[in-house]
Amino acid sequence: MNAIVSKENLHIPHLDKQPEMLVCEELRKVYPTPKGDYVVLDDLHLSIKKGEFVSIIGHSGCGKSTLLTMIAGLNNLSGGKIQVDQEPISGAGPDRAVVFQSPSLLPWLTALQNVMIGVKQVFPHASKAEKLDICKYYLDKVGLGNDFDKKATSLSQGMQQRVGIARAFALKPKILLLDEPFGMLDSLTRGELQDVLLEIWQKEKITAVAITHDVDESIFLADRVIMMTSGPYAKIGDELVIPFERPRIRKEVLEHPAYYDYRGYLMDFLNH
Ligand SMILES: Nc1ncnc2c1ncn2[C@@H]1O[C@H](COP(=O)(O)OP(=O)(O)OP(=O)(O)O)[C@@H](O)[C@H]1O
Repeated sequence: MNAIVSKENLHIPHLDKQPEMLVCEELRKVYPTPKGDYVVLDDLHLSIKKGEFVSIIGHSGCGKSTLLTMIAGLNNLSGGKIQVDQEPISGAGPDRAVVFQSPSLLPWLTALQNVMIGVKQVFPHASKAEKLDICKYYLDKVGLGNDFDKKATSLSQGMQQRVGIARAFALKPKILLLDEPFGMLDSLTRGELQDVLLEIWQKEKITAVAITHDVDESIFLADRVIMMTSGPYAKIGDELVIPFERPRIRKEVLEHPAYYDYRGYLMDFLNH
């Protein structure tokens, strides 16, 4: 194993003093199927610090989305527990905002109205002007400063996902959960949105967990890449700290002497 990716390097100095924001212990998920119970996750442990950005990679069908939806409170646990900010979760809540691959905006509403729906729920006591400010601030941050009043149907897929990102950040969650958020986008748009996401994340210092199939994306985004074993009975197989400085500039990341060591390590995991 290359020294850069040895287990001794598994701590992240700037997060050392941060508390745990997300803790999953002995997680288990069983789906009943006509052929009997299918154990997707078993005895899965995961702990993520406040302000950390973690990517999760693993083979298709290993249970990544299952894990993410369990953390989101959208999928029941069959065993184990999940704590957010030291409290056990019970169902979904605005402390965990999710960005899915498809943003599923309400087509008859504008970009701003789509963001406003959640903001109204989470900040019911804020004035109308304050709520508008929150929506506009995040839409502006994702590059839609001139598109507040465009109907969702008139937005490109990339623009719709920008709204999805603004909508999630506008809830001011403790944890941002991203399930293949850029999976449906062309590579140029994908790169642009990775930059947008990191820029806002850097500013908000929020804890983030992103599932991705793209090894390069997992490295570019994360402080730590979690590798899941293939199912059934999937768990965390390995992890890799990505110590590149932030804010990250794509060209510098790609030219970093350690980049291909990290990439090779992750590819090796996926290929075995
Ligand atoms: N509701 C369900 N009932 C039965 N089996 C399910 C259900 N949801 C998911 N599965 C199965 O559980 C396994 C894990 O699915 P999941 O979507 O979590 O994997 P994934 O790693 O996110 O896959 P992908 O990378 O392809 O999105 C798969 O074999 C899937 O077919």
